[in-house]
Amino acid sequence: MQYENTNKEQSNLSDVAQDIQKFKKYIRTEKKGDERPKVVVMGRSNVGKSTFVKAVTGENVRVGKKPGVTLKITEYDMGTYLLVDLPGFGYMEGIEKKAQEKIKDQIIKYVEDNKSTIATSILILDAKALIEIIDRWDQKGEIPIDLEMADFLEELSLNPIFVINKMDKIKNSEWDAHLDRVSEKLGFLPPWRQWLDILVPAILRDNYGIDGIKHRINRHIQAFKKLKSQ
Ligand SMILES: Nc1nc2c(ncn2[C@@H]2O[C@H](COP(=O)(O)OP(=O)(O)OP(=O)(O)O)[C@@H](O)[C@H]2O)c(=O)[nH]1
Ligand SMILES: [Mg+2]
Repeated sequence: MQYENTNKEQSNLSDVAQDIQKFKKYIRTEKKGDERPKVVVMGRSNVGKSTFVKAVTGENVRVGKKPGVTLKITEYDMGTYLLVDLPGFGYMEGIEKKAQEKIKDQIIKYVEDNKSTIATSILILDAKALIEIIDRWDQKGEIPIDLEMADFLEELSLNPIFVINKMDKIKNSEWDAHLDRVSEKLGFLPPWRQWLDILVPAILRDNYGIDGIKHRINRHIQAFKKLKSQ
């Protein structure tokens, strides 16, 4: 029996190594000397990060139904800034749990390493799943990864903009109440409309909310440049 266990462990380990290798192979590091401000796009797998990047850049970014589509860090040249599409945190289809943890570590490392050039961060959240996940984790007495990410970005003073995506899953008549709940879960006292600078409801698939996010990004870029030139 001992033999079987060892064997299983070994095969698991090699799966993890392969997943990490796959991820490493794709990583594109920043060009040396490019000091332009960065805007990082973060969020759990499948929340719509690439949908957002695709809409903003007009590039043919791959989006997909399964979590774990984006496995590389890609920087898009937006002229005055670089928009960075990151892999998702948490569950990814076909990727071992240990490899998911490694990917999360790499994302955190990327953000920490680049923190002095990041003008703002976009944290995309799934409007409906967020509340369900938080309630489930609360019962277990644990902090869900979305809130962990929100805290991380705030602690590093990366001026997060929270995009509450997939609002098409919420009935129109319930938008305000739902956004108040999201706001409260994120630690912002409702009503959510007090926080319009940082909370943006969106249906990224239909381009709803994109202009508002772009506007906020530009404001952050201007403020960042002003700060750096002082
Ligand atoms: N219902 C709904 N679906 C959306 C919306 N935005 C994106 N999606 C869908 O969500 C799925 C995931 O989108 P992606 O943009 O690939 O998500 P991602 O966060 O980049 O995912 P990973 O790369 O796997 O981390 C796709 O099927 C999208 O079409 C939205 O506003 N509403
Ligand atoms: Mg993606």
